[in-house]
Amino acid sequence: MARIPLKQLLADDPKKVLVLDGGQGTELENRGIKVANPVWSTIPFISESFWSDESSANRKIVEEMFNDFLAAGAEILMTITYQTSFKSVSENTPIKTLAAYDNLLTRIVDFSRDCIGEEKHLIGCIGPWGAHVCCEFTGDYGPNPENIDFYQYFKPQLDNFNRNEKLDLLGFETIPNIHELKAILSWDESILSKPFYIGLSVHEHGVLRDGTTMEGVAKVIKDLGDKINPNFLLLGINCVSFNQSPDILESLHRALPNMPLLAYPNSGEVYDTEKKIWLPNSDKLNSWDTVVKQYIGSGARIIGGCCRTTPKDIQEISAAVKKYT
Ligand code: MET
Ligand SMILES: [Zn+2]
Repeated sequence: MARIPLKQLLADDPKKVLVLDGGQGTELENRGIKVANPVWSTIPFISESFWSDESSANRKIVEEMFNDFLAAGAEILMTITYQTSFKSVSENTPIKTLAAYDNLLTRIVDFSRDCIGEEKHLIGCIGPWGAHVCCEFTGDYGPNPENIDFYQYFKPQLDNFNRNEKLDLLGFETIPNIHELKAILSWDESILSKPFYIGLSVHEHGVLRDGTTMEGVAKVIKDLGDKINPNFLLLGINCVSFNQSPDILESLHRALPNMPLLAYPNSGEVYDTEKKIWLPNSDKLNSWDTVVKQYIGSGARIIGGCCRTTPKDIQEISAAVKKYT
């Protein structure tokens, strides 16, 4: 059965809310893959044995993770390519040429599609520029962020993903800086030829990590008017604090009432960078049931989880989505 294009699916049924999968990098870590390295969750795909040995331990772990997210109710899933930019891969792994990089991405997308089957939608996940220097949670892109050549950074990954028919949507995730947002939104259909979304990295006080308000974000989009790329399908937030996420999404909704939104917060645990451990969310004010209900009230069309969320979280999200749609 052919998949309904997402743009059509969302337009045909204004009540439809899709359940996304959870935090893949941290879930692979939970399952024993050592992701602490410069290409993070890309690491299992770098070793040739992942591809040559169908019973390799890491391959089993990734397959089981996808299976568990599917069983939990995920309807749209992501490729594990957050830290798989050409720059990250070519500087930190034996994969050095554009041709070898292209082959890597194609293999990952083929494998992900095989894991989830033909009926579910697949997102080509693209981490922010900041991911390669670990500043997606500070938004500090140096003294001249307006001079960064974002297109050059993303181009090799976009060239592959744009032409890959196994992908239904491109997802720019955890975007913390207004100059990066402006750059992505300035690209027309020749650069972004597939439907795409942008997930913002937002501080718990409700501003983009670089300090831009949600009104400031909205202004960038409003100023583009009808020059906006028609492939820009959804805007939203990801890897933001669980507790604050409903308020943040609501403020985005107030600033852009007609924009379809998406939300996938982290678990609310906090990473202690010195001890290198996750500290519990001691202040978990809400349940997924309450959070999902508020997201839907604020115009969310895709809802899932980011870092440290597991198939159990996706199960709770899925139940809440069924209840409130
Ligand atoms: N999709 C990514 C992942 O969970 C998002 C990471 S946010 C730092 O692997
Ligand atoms: Zn995350």
